Amino acid sequence: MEYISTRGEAPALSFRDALMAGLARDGGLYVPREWPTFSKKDIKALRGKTYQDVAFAVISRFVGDEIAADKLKAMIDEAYATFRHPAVVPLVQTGPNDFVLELFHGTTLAFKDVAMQLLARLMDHVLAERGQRATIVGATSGDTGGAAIDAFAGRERTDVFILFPHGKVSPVQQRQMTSSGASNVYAVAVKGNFDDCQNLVKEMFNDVAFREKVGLSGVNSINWARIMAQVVYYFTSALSLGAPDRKVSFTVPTGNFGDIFAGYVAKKMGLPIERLAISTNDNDILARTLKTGRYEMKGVHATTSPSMDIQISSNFERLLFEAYGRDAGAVRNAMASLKQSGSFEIQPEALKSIRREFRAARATEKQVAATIKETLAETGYLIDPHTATAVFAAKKLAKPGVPMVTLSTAHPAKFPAAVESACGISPALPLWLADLMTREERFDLLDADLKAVEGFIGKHARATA
Ligand SMILES: Cc1ncc(COP(=O)(O)O)c(C=O)c1O
Ligand SMILES: N[C@@H](CCOP(=O)(O)O)C(=O)O
Repeated sequence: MEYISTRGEAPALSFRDALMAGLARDGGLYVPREWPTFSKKDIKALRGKTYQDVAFAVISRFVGDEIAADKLKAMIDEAYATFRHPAVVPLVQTGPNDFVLELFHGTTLAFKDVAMQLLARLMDHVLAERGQRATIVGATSGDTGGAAIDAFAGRERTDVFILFPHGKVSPVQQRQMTSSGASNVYAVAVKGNFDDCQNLVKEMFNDVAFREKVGLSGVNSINWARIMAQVVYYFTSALSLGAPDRKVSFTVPTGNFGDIFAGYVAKKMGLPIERLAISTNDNDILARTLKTGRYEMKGVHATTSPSMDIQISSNFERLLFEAYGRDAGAVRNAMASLKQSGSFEIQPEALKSIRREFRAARATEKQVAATIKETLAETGYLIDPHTATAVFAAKKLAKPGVPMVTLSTAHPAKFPAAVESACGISPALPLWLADLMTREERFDLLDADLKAVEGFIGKHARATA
């Protein structure tokens, strides 16, 4: 399988090289040259299989023969053995046709663990094979950082630098990032918001000399392998609801567009998905874009779902590439306009094709709180604010008669203050994390300045690229 850049000006790469590259050298994102497909018969053959077996069936289509099957299987088994639920991502029924897909049973209580635990093992494998080290950088609005730090802490071939917006993540999220105690981990609080952190990461990738000097690699969903691993749970949940004989819809709390793009990929691969619904919080750039055809940044608001406080939704670029019939020139123009003016227009045909695949709804802060309260009262089920945006949107966007799976992307105990203020219950951390908030913190505070961040990383990174 070959991977090509959405901007068309970087060399095509193998799976292993795309995995280690993260962002393409032209600033674009890698996607497979063609989508692997599953026939109805192939999908039926996955019925009754474990999460790990389905993961192998899906992921091996993207990896090809670049990693031996027994090695890939072993990495998948190890990655999902870290989850605290035997089903890995259990599906819970909350209404006649309403389901919640619990993606938070991993080590850091958010859906990021699903991809990150595998990504760390895949990268380790490739680095060991090549006898190299890498410097991993990531930007986080709260969850990616904790998951990356947990997955990479103590690994011999990587140093990990996670940039998070100072004062804008929940106390639990911050402590997960700052208390690992691992000597290869650096949690960096940036004086800015998530978009500043993400821009710094992208600028580091575009600084070729720096990129090469430190052997830069990325773990945000700009890295194709993150999306690949997230495709799996669309398959497992749809299979448990009768796929491929029955269509299923999904609602996804959306920020960087990685998770819902994985659903789009599952559909491209042949999974019969009826609707893909985007939910946003007050940072509703995606909902506005679908409505108006204009992607327009308007500044970030702090909300009770901080992980979705994002304006530059990186993976939307992958969708644009598809919507424009893989015209990399059109993507380059859109991205240049975004950089220059903070906005771009989507051409009518591309917009039509996006609207065919996606719907979107925004949940205001009031609606998020009310949804947490109502869901608890009506079903006895406690949800976190990110999931609440999706439960709210699912009610608006479900197609009657079609099962709606709402992705629950974080455990409510990651956001106890918001949950308590909405419904009066302060969710406790699981026992195995009970001492988290008393663990010692270590982090550095830096300006949102490329030179400052590169200087810090350059001083600590031990890569040999
Ligand atoms: C809890 C939670 N929900 C939803 C999202 C949004 O997911 P994505 O960025 O893949 O759209 C994030 C962050 O990415 C998150 O941490
Ligand atoms: N919400 C994310 C933001 C980064 O998203 P990613 O999926 O691109 O890593 C977070 O929690 O950090």
